[in-house]
This record gives sequence, C-alpha cells and structure tokens, in this order.
Amino acid sequence: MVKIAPSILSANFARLEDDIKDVELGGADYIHVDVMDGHFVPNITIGPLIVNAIRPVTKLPLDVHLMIQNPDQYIEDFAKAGADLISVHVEACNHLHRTIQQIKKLGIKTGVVLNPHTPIEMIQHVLEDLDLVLLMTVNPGFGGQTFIPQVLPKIKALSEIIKEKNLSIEIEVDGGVNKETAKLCVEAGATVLVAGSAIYSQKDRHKAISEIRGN
Ligand SMILES: O=C(CO)[C@H](O)[C@H](O)COP(=O)(O)O
Ligand SMILES: [Fe+2]
Repeated sequence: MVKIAPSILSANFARLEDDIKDVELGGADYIHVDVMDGHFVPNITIGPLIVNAIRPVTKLPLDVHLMIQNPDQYIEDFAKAGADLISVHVEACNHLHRTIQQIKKLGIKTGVVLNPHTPIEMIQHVLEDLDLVLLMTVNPGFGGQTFIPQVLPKIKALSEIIKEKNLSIEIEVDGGVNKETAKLCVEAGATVLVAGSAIYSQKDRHKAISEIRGN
C-alpha cells in the first residue's frame, strides 16, 4: 500500500501539535517537514528547534526535506532534533557522496531529492546508499502549487532502475499531489506521496488521506 506523508507546511503553525495528531489518527505514515532557508529556495520555514518540539507529539517517523544550501552544516542538528529520515537536494550538494555518508553515519535513513528538471542520471552512482529518492513534482519553495506532469516518466524510469538493480528504495513524490495526481504517481511507481494543501485544506483530513491513498 502506498504511504502518505502529510506536509506540515500547510498546517496551522499555531496548532501544530493538533494538526500532526490529526493526520496520525487519519492513517498517515510519515510527517513531512519542509525546511527552507531563503537561499536554495525563495522562502524561509523551520529549523531544528521546531523538529525538536514536534518530536514528542507523534510516533510517526519525521521525514525532513532539506531545501537549504550547504546541508552538510545542518544535518547533525536535524538528526539530533529527531529526524528519522533526512533528504538533501542533489542541486545543493557539491560532494553528494560525502553528504550521503554523513547522513548514514548518524544512523538515520538517507534520501536524495531531484528538482523537476534534474535528470535521474545525477544519482546513478549513489543509488546503492539510499533509502529513498524524492522526485519533486513542483519547483520547491511553496505549498499549493500545480503538479508538473512531465515528471511522471522520470518516476517510471527510476522505478524500473530500482527493480532492475533489485534495490529496496522508496520513491517519494512531492508537490501538487491530490487524489487525481496521486493515482498517476502510483501508476508510474511512486511508493510514498507527500501532500500538504490537499490534506490540510480539508476539514476531514482522514478522508483526504484515504482518498489520496486511493481507498
Ligand atoms: O517541498 C515542498 C515544497 O517545496 C512541499 O512538501 C510541497 O509543496 C507540499 O505542498 P503541496 O502538497 O501543497 O504541493
Ligand atoms: Fe517537501
């Protein structure tokens, strides 16, 4: 069954604990945490302090999506704050292999993210070291954007490579995922769906999660 990772970017930050517990009760598999630095992307969101604050309010793994320049400098802080999985953007890493080893050494799961225009060839030499590849289906920086369908063939191609190599890597998609686009992503091979606005804009978040999962 496809996993659902609600993005708290679209939650009410004044009621973060309630908004996290609500999606946990609704069957979410991860809590997706969007970290933006105002440099790699034109928006500023949250840091390790918030990750540390939300860690005790949920049993779900915290899936931390770093949209920051120089991620090496902050990886340890996010791991100590309670991240279970840290994903770094290929486009933000000068020495991707080194950054991946840094995350792995901390004993947490390791993910790499590709922007919509970045080809999967960029990660072919590090695939064996990854637990997850996150394919952006919007240009990162904001919630509530429109899904970019041109990424679908990339999801399919990555899924085929993973099968061919007999690897155990999750394919996560992020951006503009709703019940319609979720179906296309799952058909292409996505195994984890991030959804922010499509869950948190709804009064009944439990129903939204089920619908995105395709139930
Ligand atoms: O990484 C992100 C943006 O850069 C968010 O995770 C993503 O946009 C989720 O929001 P929505 O589902 O509303 O598109
Ligand atoms: Fe994200």
